[in-house]
Amino acid sequence: MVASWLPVPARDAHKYRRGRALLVAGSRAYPGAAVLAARAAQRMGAGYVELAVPDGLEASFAVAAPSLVVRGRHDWQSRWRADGAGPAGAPANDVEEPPLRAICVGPGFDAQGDADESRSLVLQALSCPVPVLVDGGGLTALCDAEGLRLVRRRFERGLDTVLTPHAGEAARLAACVGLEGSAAEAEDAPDRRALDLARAWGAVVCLKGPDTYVAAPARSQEAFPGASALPVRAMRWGGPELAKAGTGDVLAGMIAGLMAQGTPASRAAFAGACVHALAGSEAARRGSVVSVIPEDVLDALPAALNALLMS
Ligand SMILES: NC(=O)C1=CN([C@@H]2O[C@H](COP(=O)(O)OP(=O)(O)OC[C@H]3O[C@@H](n4cnc5c(N)ncnc54)[C@H](OP(=O)(O)O)[C@@H]3O)[C@@H](O)[C@H]2O)[C@@H](O)CC1
Ligand SMILES: Nc1ncnc2c1ncn2[C@@H]1O[C@H](COP(=O)(O)OP(=O)(O)O)[C@@H](O)[C@H]1O
Repeated sequence: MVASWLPVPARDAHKYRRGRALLVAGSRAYPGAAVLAARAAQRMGAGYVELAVPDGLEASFAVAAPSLVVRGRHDWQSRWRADGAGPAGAPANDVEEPPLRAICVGPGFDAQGDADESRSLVLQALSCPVPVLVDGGGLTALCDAEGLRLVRRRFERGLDTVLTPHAGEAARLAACVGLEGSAAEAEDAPDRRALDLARAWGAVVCLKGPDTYVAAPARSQEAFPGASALPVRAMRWGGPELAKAGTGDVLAGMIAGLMAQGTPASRAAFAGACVHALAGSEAARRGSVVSVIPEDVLDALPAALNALLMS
């Protein structure tokens, strides 16, 4: 079933038809996360991947990853209309520019060091009427009343939002919506915790860990055809080779890359997690479970995709 959720390019595809994704990622503290996420979006098939990075660092990113379209944050922000598209705002796409299909915001944000900038970038991304994924430091920046209000409002408007917390970030998201229960309880029933978070935030929640749980808010129940009554699915593939800093940034870019190609949010999150885990296993097979680094996961991604598509 997961294989059927993966987009395959049409014979007459061109780069824009294969989906334009924007990654607002990286900081002076954590620049590498931005490249990992953007590379992953490309590898999952997105045809045109843009990266909005801290001003002044554009050239370094462009050299590190020449096929990415790199812009400074200031340039990106100035392209947004302050009005004209209703209270939520919209990106000021020029006439000749194809529409954005998905935004990934937050991998590599320094939510403590650059708290104000991180928050403003996350809120700005959420005001855009396209699927938005929030990850990493972006999740920490999201956790206040205004962030919650914006995500819920997107849900009411039928706009997909995906949140990809690890256990620590999930605890922050839970505290923000006043979810009861200790960390231990959350650990005992992670599927329940993912579902509670999804419903409270009005977002698809991909709760990462040794097992990963993808839960959808009620509206998206149909997004897991053939699944159990509750809109939550467990993904138990993969192993400890993935327990290295940066693999979560890869996963965020993968899911955003799928959404940019039109895969609905909950399927993109689940399929992304499956391919991510398979790529980790493939990387471990090529080397060793000990030595895998996130770059190896990116390198193994095409083989993992192929294995799923051929299955
Ligand atoms: N190459 C790069 O540029 C990289 C950049 N990166 C970027 O760095 C930014 C900060 O992200 P971050 O995850 O390092 O820090 P943060 O959000 O403060 O959470 C950490 C605290 O949460 C807790 N915790 C509980 N469970 C946990 C779990 N399962 N996994 C992890 N933590 C868990 C734990 O606290 P404890 O429970 O131990 O008290 C821990 O102290 C973010 O933008 C990210 O994208 C990284 O991706 C690495 C590669
Ligand atoms: N022991 C494990 N077994 C399987 N997958 C794991 C394990 N540890 C971590 N992972 C996966 O690795 C990724 C780590 O993401 P995250 O904690 O956000 O790291 P980072 O922020 O450093 O990129 C997640 O997709 C998680 O599910």
